[in-house]
Amino acid sequence: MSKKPVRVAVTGAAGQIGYALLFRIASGEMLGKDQPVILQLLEIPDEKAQNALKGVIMELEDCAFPLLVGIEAHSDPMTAFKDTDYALLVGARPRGPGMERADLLAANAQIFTVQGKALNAVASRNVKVLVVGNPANTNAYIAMKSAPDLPAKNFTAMLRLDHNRAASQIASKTGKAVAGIEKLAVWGNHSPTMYADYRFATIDGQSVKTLINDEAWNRDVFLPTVGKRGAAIIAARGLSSAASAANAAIDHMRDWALGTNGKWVTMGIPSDGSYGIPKDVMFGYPVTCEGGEYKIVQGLEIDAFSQECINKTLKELTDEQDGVKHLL
Ligand SMILES: NC(=O)C1=CN([C@@H]2O[C@H](COP(=O)(O)OP(=O)(O)OC[C@H]3O[C@@H](n4cnc5c(N)ncnc54)[C@H](O)[C@@H]3O)[C@@H](O)[C@H]2O)C=CC1
Ligand SMILES: O=C([O-])CC(=O)C(=O)O
Repeated sequence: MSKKPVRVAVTGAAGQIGYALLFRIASGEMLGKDQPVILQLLEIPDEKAQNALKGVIMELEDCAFPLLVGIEAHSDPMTAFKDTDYALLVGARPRGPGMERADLLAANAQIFTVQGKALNAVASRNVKVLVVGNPANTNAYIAMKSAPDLPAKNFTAMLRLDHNRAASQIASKTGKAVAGIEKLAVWGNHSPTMYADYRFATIDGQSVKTLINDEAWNRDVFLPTVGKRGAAIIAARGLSSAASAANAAIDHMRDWALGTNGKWVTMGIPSDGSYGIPKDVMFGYPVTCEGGEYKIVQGLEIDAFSQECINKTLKELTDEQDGVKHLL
């Protein structure tokens, strides 16, 4: 018997990431090749954006995806999020050259109060929310705080791009295949302060730390390369990363919905106090997923260098949170 369709809302649907994301959701790469989907697409109420959205919808139709059983275009989150089971909040201004993600806070924060309230009012009570729009952690925090009737744990931020970037750098440093990497963690904010931590990681069962055995590379090459990768892409392309961001969004939602079989992945989630992070801070943690729920990997030893990195990224997040207090 075929499964009941689920509703997937995507904001910023006519943007760069939207264009790299929607076709993969519709083909079943996010929720499984047996899961029909209805796309509920939101763009701003602007003629150009709505026209662009129409064009994207025409292309989706022209793919004749067997799993795509409905497509809706919206300009109001109150209709776009109606009964939605999954919400990917991508729509926001991207940064340009010379900007930090925190510079986007003033421009984008308001979007997430409005959308958090709309999710609170009309979405499925089990909606799984992923915030991609930057600054992703704080926008997710705003959306969560604006939706008091939904469980806080349903709101997450995208750290998966940092996780995938870290995995790729480790694979190239060790000369091994990226698929063999397990137990990688990225702590904190989706920003250059994130702490990509390979102390526990293995590749084909061997310790990554032992294989690399180079603390200076970790500190002076690996962490800055992963942390500044977004800026390097903007410098090279003149536009912020889109296909890799869409890919990370697919990975994040797929793993959350379908499980990781014990494998660690990184998600930005509201802290439950684990590892001394104050409750509700939207923080990147290593997690495993099963039965539609994520669980923080517990009991990891935090050494002095790691604690210093975690404190730095936490301070940035609490400063961002302070900066949006007036909106909540
Ligand atoms: N968390 C992460 O790892 C990453 C996050 N990003 C962020 O994702 C966001 C989107 O990036 P792109 O797709 O490249 O930007 P884009 O400018 O190509 O597309 C954004 C789209 O969102 C729409 N939009 C703006 N406000 C909206 C609202 N209130 N409701 C619905 N739609 C709205 C715009 O009209 C536009 O079509 C940016 O904030 C960017 O910084 C990008 C890469 C990685
Ligand atoms: O850097 C940006 O502004 C876009 C982004 O978040 C990333 O590529 O990590």
